[in-house]
Amino acid sequence: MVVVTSQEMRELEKCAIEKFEMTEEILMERAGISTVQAIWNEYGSLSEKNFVVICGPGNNGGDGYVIARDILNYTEAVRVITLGEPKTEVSKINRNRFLKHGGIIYKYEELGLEKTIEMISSADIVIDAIFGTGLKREITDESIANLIEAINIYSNCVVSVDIPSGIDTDTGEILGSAVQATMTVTFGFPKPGHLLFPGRDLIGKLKIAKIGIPSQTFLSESFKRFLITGENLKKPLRPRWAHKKSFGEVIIIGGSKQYIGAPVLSALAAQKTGAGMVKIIGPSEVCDIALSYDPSLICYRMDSVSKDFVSSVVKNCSENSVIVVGPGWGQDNFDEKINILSFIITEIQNPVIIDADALNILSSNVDILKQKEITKSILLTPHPGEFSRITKLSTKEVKGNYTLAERFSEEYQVITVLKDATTIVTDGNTTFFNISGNTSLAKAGSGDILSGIIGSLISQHLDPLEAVKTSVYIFGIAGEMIQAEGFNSSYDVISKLPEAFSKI
Ligand SMILES: NC(=O)C1=CN([C@@H]2O[C@H](COP(=O)(O)OP(=O)(O)OC[C@H]3O[C@@H](n4cnc5c(N)ncnc54)[C@H](OP(=O)(O)O)[C@@H]3O)[C@@H](O)[C@H]2O)[C@H](O)CC1
Ligand SMILES: [K+]
Repeated sequence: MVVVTSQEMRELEKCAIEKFEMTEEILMERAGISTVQAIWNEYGSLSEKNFVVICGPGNNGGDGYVIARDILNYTEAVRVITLGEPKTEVSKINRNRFLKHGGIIYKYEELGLEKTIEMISSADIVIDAIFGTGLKREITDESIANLIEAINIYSNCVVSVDIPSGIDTDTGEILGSAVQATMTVTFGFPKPGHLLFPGRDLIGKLKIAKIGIPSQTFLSESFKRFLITGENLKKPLRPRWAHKKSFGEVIIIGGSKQYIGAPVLSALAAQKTGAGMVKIIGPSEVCDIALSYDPSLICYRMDSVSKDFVSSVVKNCSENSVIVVGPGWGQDNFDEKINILSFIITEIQNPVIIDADALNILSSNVDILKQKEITKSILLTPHPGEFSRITKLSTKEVKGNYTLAERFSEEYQVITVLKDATTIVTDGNTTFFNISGNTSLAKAGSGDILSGIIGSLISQHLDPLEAVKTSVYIFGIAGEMIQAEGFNSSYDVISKLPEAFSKI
C-alpha cells in the first residue's frame, strides 16, 4: 500500500485538479462525505447520536463543515465549534453552506473552555477537524492546547479527520499536544505520521477513504514509499525436485564467551524458515550449545578470532551462500574483527547481512562499505542505538527517520533495515514501513532471529529487498501469535515462524 508525505499529497491534489479536472471543492466534499460514511460503518445509524465538530482555520476545518452539513441529513444534533474564520476559500464556501442548511456554529473564543467541555462531554462523537496535513509547527497557543486536552479527557469517542490534530503528518511526532483519536479517517493513502510512533498510538482505528485522487496507475512512477501488508509478499519457490543445495546456505559468524546464544537464535531461525544448510563460525561454547539444540547445524570452532580462519571457511562457499555477521560477536579483538568485516565486504561476492556487534564495529569505519563491488548485496540491520552510532547522530534523531535511512542507503548502496516498533526498510530508492508485530518481539534475541530469517530467505534466492520485506512481516506475525503478549522469550517466537510464513 502506497504511503505519501504531506507534500506528496499536496502534489497529488494539484495533479488531480490540473490534469484530471477535479476541483478543490469536489475533493473536500468527498473527504467530508466519506468520513461520515466511515462513521456510519463503524458506529451504526447516525440519527440517534449527537455530534460536536471542531473546525480549525484551514482545509481540515473545511472538511469538518462538510461533515457537519452531511450529518444534518440524519440528525439535527450536530454543532460546530470553530477556532476562527476559515482562511481558505473552499473552507469558507463550506462554512456558509453549513449555515445555509440551518447549521449552528459556536466560536470557541466566545464559548470559553468550560462550556466547550460541557458540549464535548455530552456528545456521543466528537469530530476533530482542527489541523490536518497543514500543521507543521508546534502548537504554542495555550487555548488550542487546552482544547486538545479537553477533547482527550472529556470526549466519549473521537473521530479525527485525516490525522489527529497535533501530529506531524511526516514524522508522527507530537507538535506540542495532540488529539487521541478513537478512529482516524485519512484520504487517499496513509501518511508516515499514521505509521510512526507516537502518531501511530494516537490514530485509533485507521480508515483510508478514496476521495477522487486518480488511481495509482496514473501516478505510480512517483510513489516510492509503501506499507508492507500480507499481500504481494514473495516466498521462496520450493520445487519438488529440490535438494539441500537448491536452497543455499546461511553462514553465521558470531558469538563470544559472553554472548553464546545469539548466533544460535539466528541459526535456528534460518533453519525454521527453509535454509538448506546452516553453518556457524564461532567459539566452541557456541558450537556446543548450537548442536545441542539442533544436530543438523554445521559448526566451525573458531576459538581465537581470525580472519584467515573465516576466509578458509567462506572462500569456497557456493554462490547461494549468505553470510550473517555480528550476532553475539562482542567487540573484543576489535582489529581482527574489522579485518574480517573488511574481508567479507570487499573480497567475496556473496550477500552479507551486518547485524548487532558487527554494526558497532563497522561504525568505527563506515566507509569500508564504499569499497564493495557495485553488484554485491549488503544489508545492515540496526536498531536506533546502532544506527545512531553508525550515523554519528543521536538516537532521537535517527528513530523513525526514514529520510535519513534512505540517504544512508543511497550513499553506501546498501539495504538498511531500521528495526523498531515500526520497522523501516529501504534501499535508497524505495522504502517500506512494517507495522506487524507487538511487544512480544521487544526482547533480547529478536534481532538475531530476524537476521537469521533474512539470511535464510536470501539463500533461497529471493531478491534481498523482497527477502527483507517478507522477513520483517512474518517475524511480526510470529510475534503476534504468542498467546499472551510479551509472556515469552524471543526463543519462543522461532517455533511460530513456520505458521506465520504459511499465512502469506
Ligand atoms: N490534500 C488533499 O487532497 C485534500 C486535503 N483536504 C484536507 O485539507 C487538509 C489540509 O489542509 P490545509 O489547509 O493545508 O492545512 P490544515 O487545515 O491542516 O491546517 C492549516 C491551518 O492551520 C494553521 N496552523 C498550522 N499550524 C498551526 C499551529 N501550530 N498553531 C495554530 N495554527 C496553525 C495554519 O495557519 P497559518 O498561519 O500557518 O496559515 C492554517 O490556517 C487535509 O488534512 C485534509 O483534511 C481536503 O479537504 C481534501 C483534499
Ligand atoms: K484532524
